[in-house]
Amino acid sequence: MHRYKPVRLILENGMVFHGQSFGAEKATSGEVVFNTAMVGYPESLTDPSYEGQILTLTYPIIGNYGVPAYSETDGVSDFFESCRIHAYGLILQDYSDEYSHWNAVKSLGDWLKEEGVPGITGIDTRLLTKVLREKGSMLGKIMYAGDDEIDFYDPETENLVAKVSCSEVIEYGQGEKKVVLIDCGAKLNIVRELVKQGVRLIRVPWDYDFNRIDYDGVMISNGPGNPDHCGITVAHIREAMKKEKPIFGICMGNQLLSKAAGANIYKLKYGHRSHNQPVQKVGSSRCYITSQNHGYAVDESQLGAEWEPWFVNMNDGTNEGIRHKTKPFYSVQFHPEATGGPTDTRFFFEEFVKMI
Ligand SMILES: NC(=O)CC[C@H](N)C(=O)O
Repeated sequence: MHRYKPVRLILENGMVFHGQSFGAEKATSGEVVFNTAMVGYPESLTDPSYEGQILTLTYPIIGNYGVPAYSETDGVSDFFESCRIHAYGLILQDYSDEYSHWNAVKSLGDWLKEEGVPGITGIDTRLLTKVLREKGSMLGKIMYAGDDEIDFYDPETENLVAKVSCSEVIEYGQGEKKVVLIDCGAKLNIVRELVKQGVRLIRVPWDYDFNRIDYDGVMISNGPGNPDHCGITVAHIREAMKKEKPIFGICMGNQLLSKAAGANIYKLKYGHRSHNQPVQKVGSSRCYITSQNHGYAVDESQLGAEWEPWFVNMNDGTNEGIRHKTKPFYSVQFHPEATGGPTDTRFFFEEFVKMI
């Protein structure tokens, strides 16, 4: 049995949770959010959309299948959603240092230490989650005894997309159809899924003027933080809409396409982060179980007249996607690329590429 150093999670409302440190011993701060998925910590931690956030996993036993080695195929990581951990900290109830999995080479604690990310175990994550559900997502800080006091860091104040997007154009695949991927912090499974469909993918920085590329379709990725920081991307999407070539957006991509379509974005009380979010296709009784990770939502009342809601969340009625009534522009708030989570809506990639 390991002995871990005591560490505290301090919430903005003054609540203090005492736990033990199993990751890097480094004070940090960010927005505290919770995800109710049972598995998928390697994927969630490396999902760039968690930049600036301290992630609480409500499933109690975490770490028991370890962490894979870093490997790549054609320039794309095989098992992670980006090349580093983006979450600023990890909060667990019961960390398993012992692990067993065919693909594991290290423990979750060792990986967090390598990447300089703190991890806390022994927290009453049920209580923490109840507090976040009642009061809404809150800022928090992780501090060790003897640490100098640090300020609460609010990720809202920064353009996190600029921090996590690629800095230059990167190409993948060799197909005839050319798809631009606007990288707002793209999960790599979007790249894998599109390359699998046989397209030539051109991944561009979030603020790149991609309209000068002669493309066949545009994919707008997921990404961290408040979408209102991405005015330049919205302007480029509006420009792209004039060409009438297919545009598809995922999560942040749904928010940016919706902004280009006239809608506003608002912050949800505590967001949707899980692998079992039910979404209904508007105008049908069809429900899909989806993987989600977002804190903001589209206010569809402001959508332009030529647009319509496409999916709706069956838990709280919030918007889960929009589409243009006549042109091939559409987007979803959930994650068809999954990783982690259900792959039920993976067919969207096939349909998007067929449409091009
Ligand atoms: N996964 C995402 O793309 C998240 C989008 C946005 N940052 C939100 O939290 O709503």
